[in-house]
Amino acid sequence: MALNGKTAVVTGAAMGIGRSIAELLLQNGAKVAILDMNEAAGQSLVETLNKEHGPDRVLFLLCNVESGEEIKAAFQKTVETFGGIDILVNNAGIFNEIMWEKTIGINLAGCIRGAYLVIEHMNKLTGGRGGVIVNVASIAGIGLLSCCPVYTATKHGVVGFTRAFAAASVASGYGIRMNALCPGFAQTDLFSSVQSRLGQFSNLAGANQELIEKLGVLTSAEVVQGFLELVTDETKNGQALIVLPKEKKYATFPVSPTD
Ligand SMILES: NC(=O)C1=CN([C@@H]2O[C@H](COP(=O)(O)OP(=O)(O)OC[C@H]3O[C@@H](n4cnc5c(N)ncnc54)[C@H](O)[C@@H]3O)[C@@H](O)[C@H]2O)C=CC1
Ligand SMILES: CCCCCC(=O)/C=C/C=C\C/C=C\C/C=C\CCCC(=O)O
Repeated sequence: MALNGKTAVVTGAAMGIGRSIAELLLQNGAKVAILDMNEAAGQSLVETLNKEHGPDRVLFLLCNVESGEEIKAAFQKTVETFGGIDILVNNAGIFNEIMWEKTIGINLAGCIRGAYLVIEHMNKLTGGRGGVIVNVASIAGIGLLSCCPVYTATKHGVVGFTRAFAAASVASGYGIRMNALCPGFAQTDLFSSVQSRLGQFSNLAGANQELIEKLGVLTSAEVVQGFLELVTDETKNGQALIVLPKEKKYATFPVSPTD
């Protein structure tokens, strides 16, 4: 899939990894709707991007991914403005083991909500032109972070949802691919605020620090290396791309738990 002229929606794109994804899509010729609940950061980013890429290629929409109604309205506005949706990036996420139900509602349910609501705009069976969804998971969706069982559970959930949805879409003829991006630690606001949001297992902060030192920390720009392949390569479906400071690789899973 060539990106030039395509329309992408990126959730949680006012800052951090989502912002880097939005910028990369714009640099490659796509039109981008930035959805975020931080209005000030979102509006300010759009002003910057308008200057860099011209006034008609980027749109900010205030949207909390905890609300199906807000996501639905944002998708509708994107379709009215740009004529369709080809790419959805479910990136919005938080780290908060204290408010763990909210963490599930944004990281996992927010991703499912976005995917299920974009189907009506992409599904080839109902007149759509197909598309691709990328879910921003984490390597905590492949391995485990003992200091944050709930965050780990949400990211494992996102990877499992990605693999099952991809298979379901093929079996149903929807023409929608779905892949997961699984970065290691990245220097963003989420990463900087982890210490105060550990909750139940804050006693394990030291072990987490050791892992950070062992794995290293990515910049947002480094995280999105490899992202384009998940979007443009039509053979990639149900894949989880691991991104670490020194390597990028696709996760492998057992063919069957009973093998
Ligand atoms: N920073 C890291 O070390 C890693 C982050 N990730 C994942 O990457 C994604 C982005 O994280 P970062 O850029 O680090 O975070 P960030 O905190 O820098 O940015 C998150 C953005 O999402 C928005 N957001 C939060 N809740 C929202 C909601 N309910 N509705 C709409 N927008 C919302 C925020 O306003 C913000 O603009 C998350 O899913 C996170 O779990 C994955 C691996 C590593
Ligand atoms: C606690 C900060 C969370 C920041 C957000 C995030 O998703 C970062 C995750 C980064 C890495 C840790 C996740 C899982 C660890 C899995 C495997 C580690 C392998 C360790 C090894 O010995 O090789």
